[in-house]
Amino acid sequence: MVNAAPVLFWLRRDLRLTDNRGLFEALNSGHKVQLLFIFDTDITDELPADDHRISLIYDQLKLLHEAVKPYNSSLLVKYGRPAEVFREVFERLKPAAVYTNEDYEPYAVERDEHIAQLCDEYSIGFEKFKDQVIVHPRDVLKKDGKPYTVFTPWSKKWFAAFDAERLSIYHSEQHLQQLAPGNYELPKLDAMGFQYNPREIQTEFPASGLLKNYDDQRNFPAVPGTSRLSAALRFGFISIRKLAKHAAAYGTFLNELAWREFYMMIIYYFPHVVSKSFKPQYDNIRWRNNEDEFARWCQGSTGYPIVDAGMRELNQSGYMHNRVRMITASFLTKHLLIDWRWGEAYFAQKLTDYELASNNGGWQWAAGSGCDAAPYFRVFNPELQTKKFDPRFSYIKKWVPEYDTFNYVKPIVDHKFARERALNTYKSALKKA
Ligand SMILES: Cc1cc2nc3c(=O)[nH]c(=O)nc-3n(C[C@H](O)[C@H](O)[C@H](O)COP(=O)(O)OP(=O)(O)OC[C@H]3O[C@@H](n4cnc5c(N)ncnc54)[C@H](O)[C@@H]3O)c2cc1C
Repeated sequence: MVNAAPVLFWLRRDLRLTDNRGLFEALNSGHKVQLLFIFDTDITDELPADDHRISLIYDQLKLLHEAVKPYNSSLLVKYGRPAEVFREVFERLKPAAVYTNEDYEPYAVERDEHIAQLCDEYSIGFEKFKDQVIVHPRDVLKKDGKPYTVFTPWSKKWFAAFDAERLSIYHSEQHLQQLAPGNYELPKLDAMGFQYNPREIQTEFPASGLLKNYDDQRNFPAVPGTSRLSAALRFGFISIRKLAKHAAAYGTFLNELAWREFYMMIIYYFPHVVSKSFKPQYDNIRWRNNEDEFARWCQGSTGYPIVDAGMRELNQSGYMHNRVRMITASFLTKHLLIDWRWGEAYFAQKLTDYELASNNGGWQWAAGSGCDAAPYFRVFNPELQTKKFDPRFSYIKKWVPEYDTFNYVKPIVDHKFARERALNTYKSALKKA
């Protein structure tokens, strides 16, 4: 028997109909299910009108909207502050409950607490499910019940927790007949103040050849040796369980998925990292924060070809290879002594796969301030990194074709001088602690 009141399924970073845990539970709740997505103005007000991630989300919502039409259903897409949207929707649809998937970012945790209270006020249920991670942050803790802060011991337990149950698939797509009938229209992008600026992302799982060679090739930015699935994972176009099953035989690749979850665990337990160094003594560093130098780094005109190639790849494509993310981040924080928060914010604007936990984790790793970070005295030498990881200059030639001509800018700073300066600055900051 189907209950008259529908339940809402609130889509967030899980924009798919297949193997969606929260959606599966909603569809099996005995109620009809209305899909809801909110362009949350608390987030979108901070973005430019033509932000390509908005268009990426919008295109995916259109696909989902079409996909549910054969079930006489439609997506309800709203624009506004979640609490206000929910009040309006509660009044109109009188739902029995809101179902959704968990999100571990501090903003999302607070927002969800607020929406749960609102649901209480209306005597509406609020149900959350683990979907975007394989192992819940709470499920891997030290013996004393405290969270880990070092990757290796945490990852051992993460791999041990990696069991059939956690990888079981939730066939939400087989229950779509439970969707609520309705024919809402999608609001137009420009009616919400956005401009269409499409961007395609990879959604196909990597072929076995790539996975087999991943360990050897993943560090070479000129080689298509990584999955490029980060944006699809970020927005939940694909299921992490299916991906992990697909790659189950390839430990190095799974290890990278573990890093993704490690940083989500860190941000969940240590939300201060959003604005502060994980290790407080690193907030004593006297950053130079030279604005002209920052502008040159952003544009990709530092005179260090591997750094400039990375920044230009980012600016033009919305992606940067992981090895080069490490090099550019190290260069900004150590060679130029610019606060990691500046670089983090720039990546956040530009990356299609921008994800707070991994971005913050990656930046604090490079700056040395993070939980399990590169030691402060490890200053990447851009020339040596190039010799090792782009020995034929293939990546550099693609993004900085003028690198070996007179037209190329002179290095912004001498490597040896910058290294010494960084070591002295870090040392004196850490001594103070
Ligand atoms: C300074 C810096 C900033 C970063 N910012 C982000 C970000 O905003 N969003 C983001 O998804 N990743 C970020 N990363 C991690 C990593 O660079 C990207 O996940 C990776 O380059 C994406 O390419 P891929 O999908 O081909 O990765 P693959 O090598 O194919 O890896 C598979 C998946 O594992 C995860 N992963 C891989 N490496 C890492 C890592 N070091 N940390 C966390 N997860 C990882 C990603 O979800 C990735 O899609 C950052 C790294 C650094 C050093």
